[in-house]
Amino acid sequence: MANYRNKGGVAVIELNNPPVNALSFEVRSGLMNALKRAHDDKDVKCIVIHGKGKNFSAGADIKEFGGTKQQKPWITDACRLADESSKPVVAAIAGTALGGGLEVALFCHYRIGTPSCRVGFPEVQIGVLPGAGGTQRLPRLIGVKHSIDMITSGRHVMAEEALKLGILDKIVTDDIIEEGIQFAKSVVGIDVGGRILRNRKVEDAGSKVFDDEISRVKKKYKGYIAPLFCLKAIQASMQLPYDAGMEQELKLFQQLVSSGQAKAQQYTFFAERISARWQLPSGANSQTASPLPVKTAGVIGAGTMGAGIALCLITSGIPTVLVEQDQKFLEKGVKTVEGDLRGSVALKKMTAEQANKAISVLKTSVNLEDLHDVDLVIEAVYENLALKKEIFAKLDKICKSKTILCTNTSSLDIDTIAEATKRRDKVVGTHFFAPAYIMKLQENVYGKDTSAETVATVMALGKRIRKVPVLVGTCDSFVANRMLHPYATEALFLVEEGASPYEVDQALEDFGMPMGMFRVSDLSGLDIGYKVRKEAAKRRGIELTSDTRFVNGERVCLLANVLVEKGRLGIKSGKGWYNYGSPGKREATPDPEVLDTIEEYCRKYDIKKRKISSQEILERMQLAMINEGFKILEEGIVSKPEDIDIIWIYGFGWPKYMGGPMFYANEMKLKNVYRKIRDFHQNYPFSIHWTPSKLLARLSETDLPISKWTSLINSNSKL
Ligand SMILES: CCCCCCCCCCCCC[C@H](O)CC(=O)SCCNC(=O)CCNC(=O)[C@H](O)C(C)(C)COP(=O)(O)OP(=O)(O)OC[C@H]1O[C@@H](n2cnc3c(N)ncnc32)[C@H](O)[C@@H]1OP(=O)(O)O
Ligand SMILES: NC(=O)c1ccc[n+]([C@@H]2O[C@H](COP(=O)([O-])OP(=O)(O)OC[C@H]3O[C@@H](n4cnc5c(N)ncnc54)[C@H](O)[C@@H]3O)[C@@H](O)[C@H]2O)c1
Repeated sequence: MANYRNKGGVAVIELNNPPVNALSFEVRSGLMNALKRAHDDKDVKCIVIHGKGKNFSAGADIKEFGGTKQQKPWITDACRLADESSKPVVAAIAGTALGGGLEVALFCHYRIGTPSCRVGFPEVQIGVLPGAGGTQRLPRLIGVKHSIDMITSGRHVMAEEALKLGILDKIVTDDIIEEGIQFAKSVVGIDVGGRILRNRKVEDAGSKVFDDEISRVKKKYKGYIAPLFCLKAIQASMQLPYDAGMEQELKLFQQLVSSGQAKAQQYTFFAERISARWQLPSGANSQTASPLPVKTAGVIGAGTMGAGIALCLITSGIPTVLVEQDQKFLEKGVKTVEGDLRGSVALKKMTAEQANKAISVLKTSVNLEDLHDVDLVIEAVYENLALKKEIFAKLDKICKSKTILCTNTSSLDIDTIAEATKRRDKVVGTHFFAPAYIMKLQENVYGKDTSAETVATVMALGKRIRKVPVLVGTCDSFVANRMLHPYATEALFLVEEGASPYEVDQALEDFGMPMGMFRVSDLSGLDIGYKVRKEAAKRRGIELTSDTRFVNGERVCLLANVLVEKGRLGIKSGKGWYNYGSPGKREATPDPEVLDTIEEYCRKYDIKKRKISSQEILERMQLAMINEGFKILEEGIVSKPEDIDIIWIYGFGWPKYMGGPMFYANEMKLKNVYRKIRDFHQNYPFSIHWTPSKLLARLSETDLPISKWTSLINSNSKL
């Protein structure tokens, strides 16, 4: 709703729908009525609109887009009177004015804001466009070029920049409502005509600008349709009179809002928030547990991951001690940190001043004792259980009793590592993804004794360092890599059976993955997987050779080992599944030598090759991984499907416009997913990953949407 009061001739209208004042039906109706009341009241000389609490408004209520139609009045109907009023209307912005919230403000004649306020049109991120005049009014205020930037990126613009652009008329430092009232009073009597945006003309930026922007947007936001629709709408502001432009914007909005991409992106928006609400098997949860303060941190190991993790901490202002085993490794790690900071400055992702500030909070050491006073330590040494246990036992003695001890292990058992200490409640996995400074996912892994306070601390830390933290239970390889295993295994089987690695990658990239499986393997280094496979086999008393085709009755494909043994380690050696010309180069070209190697391998084992369609490639890789996802849910390793989707989106770049693998399965209908998995199980009986998940079988008998799966899991703990 919207509250109304008359304060000495100033109508003060409050958008009231905390926490973010989303423009629900009640708020739109309330705003419309309040503006009418202010318009009709002869005592009212000017009008101020503000938001209740910390925010002006986060825009349309996204939940309403899920229905079949949005009830009138729409934002445009609600705001028409602001536009037409001869009494000055002022938007007083604190917190955020986003999407429809900014559109409301653009219907006002003036906009003032606090120094910390933010404005923006983030609609592209939820698969739509500003549909209440944003694409027609913003170009009339700040021009086409800046409007394209803001609307196609969805970025938030801070107060200072908003003032420079002309979106804000003034930045005010006192109470925003009082400032709004004073500002409104000061403009009474000044003709508002020139302030009404619909009356302004958009400068003709020419059609070339749009041709160039289409190419840029197609490249930068590959696969996303909303940014392209935004460009069409902005172009209409230039080509059409205001009313016709508004009609065109609405038409484009309606097409987008009913698209599959919008549905998936909006699911992702809420999934991220659902996933942030964690729960432990004990019942302790994000509502009941409080994090411990993390004022200082330590990182052990300055290799690929440790250097990146330290970078995340120091760029978030957390003083960090980086510890290595010797000076040589330490210097190498510090060089990486400094190089990455320089790179970020060069790419204008931060200023030189910010980079200097970050480096100033980094301390280095070759002595674990220097971690005695930190609040939290993240260990990122080699993936070796004995070494990790040794380090945790030492840390337990060195660190304060409250210090939380985290491990970045990608596969080892958290409980076994915790056993090396006398503070098992304070041991937790914080699994970052490479490159740690770039990838957003932080897969936090709790062990059987990890306390809720410890979990709350690492979840809060994740948010603070701008990651997306997701909580999972401990199991072999945790969630992300456990699901990756059947996905990658199927890719290799497909290659054995006749698809080329390049066809596999093409199918995945056409689907929207940022990189195909084989390109990713080359990037990580084929030797890493080689070592992991050899060591895992050794632990199980098995000797792997490139001739191994079955392990304990299960089909395996060790083609990657064959490549490693030929010196093809990936990007680092200049060749892997692809040819890169020389070591370290990134441009991947298909390599006939690899195809010959595959031919030879298939001949050796008498494997009949066949033509494999891109549909089969996608189905086999994705369904194998989705089936594993249901097993993970069934075992309670994660508590909700949204966790898995967020892991894939932020850990592996699954396209948001496809909503994550579990959402994708939901869209395919679970009865179809289950039927296909059963068929694959029949056709490929030697692959344990095709054994259908019992939870999937149960869910496929129901018609429950993804939002209701958890209720079935909870009500049927014995599946
Ligand atoms: C259906 C057929 C239609 C037919 C056509 C009809 C035409 C009608 C014309 C409509 C025109 C609409 C035009 C308008 O341009 C469209 C929009 O405005 S879309 C919305 C754009 N805004 C956003 O995308 C902002 C989203 N929010 C955020 O980015 C963040 O929430 C924030 C505002 C930066 C605040 O961040 P935080 O402080 O971290 O808080 P949370 O994110 O945790 O949020 C708190 C709480 O609020 C919920 N929430 C936030 N924003 C919205 C929202 N816009 N709608 C609904 N709910 C919102 C969020 O989910 C949290 O709740 P929880 O999930 O935890 O319960
Ligand atoms: N590389 C990845 O893609 C990736 C992704 C996620 C998780 N991980 C995990 O992160 C951890 C580190 O992996 P990485 O790839 O960064 O390894 P790395 O080999 O690049 O770095 C490990 C570093 O640890 C240092 N180190 C070894 N023993 C030490 C000790 N006693 N004291 C201090 N430093 C010591 C080494 O000198 C080395 O610099 C592993 O557990 C790995 O499984 C790796």
